Amino acid sequence: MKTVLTIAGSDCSGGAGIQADIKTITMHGAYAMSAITALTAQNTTGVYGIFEVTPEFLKQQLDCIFTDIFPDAVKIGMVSDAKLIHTIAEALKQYQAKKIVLDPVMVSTSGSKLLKDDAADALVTELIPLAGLITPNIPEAEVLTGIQIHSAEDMVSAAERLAEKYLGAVLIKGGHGKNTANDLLYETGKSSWFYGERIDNPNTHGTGCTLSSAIASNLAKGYDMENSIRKAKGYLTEALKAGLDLGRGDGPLMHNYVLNTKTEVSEY
Ligand SMILES: Nc1ncnc2c1ncn2[C@@H]1O[C@H](COP(=O)(O)OP(=O)(O)OP(=O)(O)O)[C@@H](O)[C@H]1O
Ligand SMILES: Cc1ncc(COP(=O)(O)O)c(N)n1
Repeated sequence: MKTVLTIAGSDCSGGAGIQADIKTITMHGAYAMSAITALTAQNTTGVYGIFEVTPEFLKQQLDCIFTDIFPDAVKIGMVSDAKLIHTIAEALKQYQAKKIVLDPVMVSTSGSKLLKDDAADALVTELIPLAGLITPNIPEAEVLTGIQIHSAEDMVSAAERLAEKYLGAVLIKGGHGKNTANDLLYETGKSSWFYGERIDNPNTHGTGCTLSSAIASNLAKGYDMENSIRKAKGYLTEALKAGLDLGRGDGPLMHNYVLNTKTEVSEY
């Protein structure tokens, strides 16, 4: 069985973060492990509290994982503090972790800041260079590049700007667009679009977490980058299309929709 580690924050309401990642990895037939960076008190209406672990305790979790069940791929999500970012970067180098997918989580769908102001630099200088793929959404790509994104061409310019300073692949997610859900992959000087059907469903809590952990699961299973993203986007679209409607705000996805439709995950 392939193994995937998620390093992220816990979402007690189950829609994003560690909980979304574990559901996604499990539905992909891989074995999920987690190193928790923070507990969040949140639900579909907002984030009401963040309780970070200490760098020492995060390191202890990473040591336990890497010295016992080595992950075939790693997904990194919310890490709000510079010291925690540093701890993760050192551990990933120490253990020579492979297939690292980094979702540079900055702000939640509900509008709460999930990255401290002084931690953005550490994310850029310490963690992004270790990733094989980074998956910023449009606002995150704007922060990382200083380019305002209003069109598909702007997405390409932003991806090119990121590729000037960073060797890995870049996936700019287009979920924040109005009528489309097209994501742009920029890898070794070449861009490719993943065209997605825009689903009329406001329940998008955890889409970014789900997409990145689905990509990490597919990479762990041996698919190349392009196929890993294509399959992950297929999974995400179906989980959104299933139309789960929980909570009073922007609700979570139906990660286990395959159990209803009896479709095999390997068919995405
Ligand atoms: N309404 C939608 N219909 C179809 N696909 C969508 C929709 N909204 C988002 N997506 C897709 O979901 C994935 C995540 O994109 P998005 O831009 O929402 O990321 P994000 O903002 O990081 O997610 P999160 O909600 O976790 O913060 C992308 O593949 C995007 O195209
Ligand atoms: C622990 C955690 N990680 C990530 C997100 C971002 O997801 P979203 O933008 O869908 O709220 C979140 N809300 N909570």
